[in-house]
Amino acid sequence: MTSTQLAPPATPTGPAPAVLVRGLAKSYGGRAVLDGLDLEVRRGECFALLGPNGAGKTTTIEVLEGVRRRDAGEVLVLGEDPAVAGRGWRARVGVVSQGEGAGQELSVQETLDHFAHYTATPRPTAELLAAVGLTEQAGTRVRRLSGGQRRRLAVALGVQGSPELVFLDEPTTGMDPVARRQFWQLVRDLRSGGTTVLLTTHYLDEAAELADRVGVVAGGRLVEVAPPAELGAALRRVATVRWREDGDWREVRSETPSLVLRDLLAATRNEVPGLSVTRPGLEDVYLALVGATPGGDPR
Ligand SMILES: Nc1ncnc2c1ncn2[C@@H]1O[C@H](COP(=O)(O)OP(=O)(O)OP(=O)(O)O)[C@@H](O)[C@H]1O
Repeated sequence: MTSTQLAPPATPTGPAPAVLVRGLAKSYGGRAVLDGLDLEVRRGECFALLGPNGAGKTTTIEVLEGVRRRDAGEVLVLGEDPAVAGRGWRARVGVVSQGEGAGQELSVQETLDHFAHYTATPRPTAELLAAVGLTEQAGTRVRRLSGGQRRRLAVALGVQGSPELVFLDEPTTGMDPVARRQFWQLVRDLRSGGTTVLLTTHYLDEAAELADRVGVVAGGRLVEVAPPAELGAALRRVATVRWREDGDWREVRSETPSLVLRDLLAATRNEVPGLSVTRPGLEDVYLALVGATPGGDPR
């Protein structure tokens, strides 16, 4: 592993980034998963990592958490190299991983109280229970919780020490739609309280809803970073004009759809059957960025 040589954080434009990664590389059994990944997460932002299964999102997060060794690259998290950072650093970082927690026989409240002993300044258990919507389950044994409720408990444990930075690895997997929205509010509350959030998700609506910026991981690198509405700006410029003509669908892609419409209306002189003008949404852009073919035509 290379030593960390990144310049200390200060930048002329603002505070040091919460996460700074340059050239991160990681292989498993000779197979490269990360191959020169660069990433910067600003203080106070919510950043979402997107990418297909196996793209290396969890590996990246684990390196940043200091629980996975990297092969190469420079990494600073809250100004320190997680591979060598000590307990003081660890207390500033919250982790919500994909794995199941231990202590299945303890109740939810007992679990939170137990882990509070390992936290310098734990948030009050009642406050945490309310924040993650588990107040009614306070006395329930962990093994009796549903999958979504376990995720909420994991989130409560991750933010128990009021960390400056929270890693959330696929936090809402297994949650029902109501729980997901409650969780989104929790993330918004964290962020508005000044916590930096780095999350991975497969839900594009979640990324669009929560993230200030999203980064797409593909081919071992971050292939694009942008606010959700601006991701794939070049792709979004091209609109598709579609209509029916002599019983068949016709389609024209253009950066100037108004001109296409003008010609079409002049030629038809009537209502154009089935006329629509669409631009790619986040899902289309994402699929193009990761090199996948969009699914069947829903129209
Ligand atoms: N400990 C390990 N040993 C060997 N291979 C591993 C190990 N951990 C992960 N991998 C492999 O590395 C690749 C990246 O895995 P990773 O979990 O980082 O991807 P991901 O983007 O988080 O995927 P997902 O979206 O499915 O959670 C996968 O092919 C995975 O099988």
